[in-house]
Amino acid sequence: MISNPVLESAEFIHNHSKHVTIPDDGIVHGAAKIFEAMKKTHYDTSKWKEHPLNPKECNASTVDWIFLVDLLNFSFWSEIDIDDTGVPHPDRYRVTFHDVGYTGYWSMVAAINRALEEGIPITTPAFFASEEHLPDKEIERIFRSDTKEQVPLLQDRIRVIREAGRVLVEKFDGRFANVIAQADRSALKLVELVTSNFTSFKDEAEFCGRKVQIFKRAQILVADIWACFQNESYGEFKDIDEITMFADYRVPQALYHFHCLQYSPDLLAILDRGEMLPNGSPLEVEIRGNSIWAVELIRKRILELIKKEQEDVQEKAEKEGEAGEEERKPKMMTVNAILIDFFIWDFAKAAQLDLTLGQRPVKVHRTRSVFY
Ligand SMILES: Nc1nc2c(c(CN[C@H]3C=C[C@H](O)[C@@H]3O)cn2[C@@H]2O[C@H](COP(=O)(O)O)[C@@H](O)[C@H]2O)c(=O)[nH]1
Repeated sequence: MISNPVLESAEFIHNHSKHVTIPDDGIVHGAAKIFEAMKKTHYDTSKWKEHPLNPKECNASTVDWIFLVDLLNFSFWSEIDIDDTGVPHPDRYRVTFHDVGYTGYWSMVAAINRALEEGIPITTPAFFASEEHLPDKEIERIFRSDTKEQVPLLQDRIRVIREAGRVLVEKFDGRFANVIAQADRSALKLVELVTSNFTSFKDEAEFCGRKVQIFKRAQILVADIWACFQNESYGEFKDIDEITMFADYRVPQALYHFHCLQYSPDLLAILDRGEMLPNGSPLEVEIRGNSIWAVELIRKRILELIKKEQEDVQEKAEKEGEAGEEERKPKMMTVNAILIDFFIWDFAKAAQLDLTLGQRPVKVHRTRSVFY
């Protein structure tokens, strides 16, 4: 059994944090609210395909699509849109696809879908590895903006595209499906294969004298494949529940809103001023590690709520006596850190105005990094 370095790191970070804490009452109330909302919306892996920009077909080329999207799934916050209320500043980086203007994470996905519709095989590793077939200038054109703000970290995006393409061609016969095959249906093994073969996924830091693993993009890559294929085919994993929340800059903002994270006055002042936090700095690691640990505590709390609910149904049925064995077994809802994370992220995007200007306003932390 492979141990999960990310969960161990998150607990270590939590136990050594000075500016970020996790209020117990916040977890109890936050878990109840999130659990109720997930039940009401029947939040499960089928939601993944509902996003207009996510593929509806799930096959080998979808695996390549997900790999490229999660290879580039980092750093979309805008230097121009400092209020970040969710009502985009007109000048912030934006990509229009099928007459809809997308900003943030979805702008990158829209640019990839636009290129595919223009007949550019941008998700094919042998193609995006090659400067001859795909010059840097062409990558720049693919991620062109409707506005004067360019996509953040464009040169880094070009660099990670080349590195990933080259590794896939040289070591995995040009297909990410071959990396999945080597993982033998283990999500943790796949995270380990990705972070050890592709440096841009090796998202770790030095904290209080030891190395800590966060692995945000490697884990969301596995999670998106699992969600798209609904635990079948390329997406079948026997240990998927070992995957943790993805430590980005949007979910911590929502966790603070749910009172599941508490920040020191100094940290709040830094966030309010929009000060940059360097990737790997103690404050940034405390935010990311405690976000992972808070979702772990929420997950455990929700599993307790599910168990309690089942016991109540069981007791009621026994009292009434008429329900047969089948009726008594309530529909078991899958809850893991992935679905809790996806739910919180979707909630954060829908409620962004409230998160930035509501009762407990807090801005996202501003770190430029290829890791998230
Ligand atoms: N923790 C977590 N972080 C996530 C996602 C996603 C997109 N996943 C959805 C897509 C398909 C599935 O349905 C998922 O719901 C993007 N990000 C991160 O957010 C940031 C972008 O924020 P903004 O600038 O506001 O767009 C950036 O760090 C990006 O890496 C997630 O799900 N969880």
